[in-house]
Amino acid sequence: MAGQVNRVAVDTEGGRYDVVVGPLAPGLDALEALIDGRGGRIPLVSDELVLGLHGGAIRDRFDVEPLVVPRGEDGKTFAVLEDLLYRIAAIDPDRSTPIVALGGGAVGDLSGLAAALFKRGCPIVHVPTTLLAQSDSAVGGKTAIDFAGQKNLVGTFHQPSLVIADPSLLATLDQRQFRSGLAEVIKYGAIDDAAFFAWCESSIDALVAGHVDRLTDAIVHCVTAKARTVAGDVTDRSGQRALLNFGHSFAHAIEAECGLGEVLHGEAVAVGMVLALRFSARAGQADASDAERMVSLLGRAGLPTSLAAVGLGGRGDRLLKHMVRDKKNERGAVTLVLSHGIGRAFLKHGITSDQLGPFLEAA
Ligand SMILES: NC(=O)c1ccc[n+]([C@@H]2O[C@H](COP(=O)([O-])OP(=O)(O)OC[C@H]3O[C@@H](n4cnc5c(N)ncnc54)[C@H](O)[C@@H]3O)[C@@H](O)[C@H]2O)c1
Ligand SMILES: O=C(O)C(=O)C[C@@H](O)[C@H](O)[C@H](O)COP(=O)(O)O
Ligand SMILES: [Zn+2]
Repeated sequence: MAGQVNRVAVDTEGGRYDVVVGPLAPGLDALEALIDGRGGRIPLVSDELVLGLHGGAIRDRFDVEPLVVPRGEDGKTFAVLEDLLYRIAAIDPDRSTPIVALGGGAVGDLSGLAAALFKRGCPIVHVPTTLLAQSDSAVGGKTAIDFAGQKNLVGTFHQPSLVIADPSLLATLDQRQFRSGLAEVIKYGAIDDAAFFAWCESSIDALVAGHVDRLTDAIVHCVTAKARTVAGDVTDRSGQRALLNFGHSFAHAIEAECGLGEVLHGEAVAVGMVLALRFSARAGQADASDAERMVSLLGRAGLPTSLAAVGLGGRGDRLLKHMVRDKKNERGAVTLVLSHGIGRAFLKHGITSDQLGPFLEAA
């Protein structure tokens, strides 16, 4: 509920951290407790827009040094990472001083990687400001930059010490970015929670309208689901965490083919989830109606649902060259998250280019 503080505990190999969902002030109290009187300036990584809009509450209360990085995917590069590390080194925080990341998933992924590397690992605190980051990316400890034209090719697992998610910050987000986040929210229903998918269907108009109570409920639900999934497979090895990649093999290929940053991550995930359900139906694993149900919900969320809608109409064949390089792949074959229907995703290894290629060409 809006106005109420929700705390979700995330258990990992390195210990437990809290995701505080609700008004900013209690989250900042938790940050103060974490800092525990440590002297020295705290690096605050953000982009210019977000720092201007939402940096005030943190700057007023803490001794921070703002470190501005480029907006969006442009910030997830080696050059930006190197420059950021130089600027953190100039502040010279000690190893127990947290770096604070204020922004969307791109700022979070970049800052998390910088924190993992600096002095071989210092704490990272995420203050996510997009729906996507509050419901998904700030939790779970995946950090990354893009490399060699591939999404998230270089990164680490580095769990945050604290996540502070205030849904009221989403009011300043532009519609396209906001809707992009809805794709990852809907993903949590598609993976293993048909009841949550149905809740999304009945709540989508309120979510699109930015109703803070409903957004808070959605974020708490997604974070709780992510915490549960990540806890059993923190470093993405057993196949459990891989389910969070539903739609992502297609999505990352779409992002790479269109030019990283051109199509938003959530937009690509939306198309990717439809393709995953259609491929599942073609493989006899799901009913065709599940893909149509997904198309309908994503459409109501204002998200693209076809390759044509992201400028790749008739170009599905080009996605294969990216998909054969996906990080989940093994033994020269493609691994995909497929589905037996809404809420019933599963991991499938050993998919050949002969199976995937004709599907993509026809998509
Ligand atoms: N680590 C993970 O588990 C994980 C999960 C999902 C996605 N990701 C990554 O996250 C990135 C996408 O993140 P994103 O969707 O948050 O977008 P983003 O971080 O790429 O960009 C967000 C944009 O919105 C602006 N913005 C942010 N908050 C705002 C606010 N409150 N008001 C106004 N403008 C605001 C920013 O200036 C920026 O231009 C991708 O790189 C994706 O790969 C990572
Ligand atoms: O946390 C995870 O695990 C996820 O897969 C969440 C995804 O939404 C996210 O886009 C993640 O960054 C993808 O990771 P990658 O390993 O496929 O690069
Ligand atoms: Zn994602």
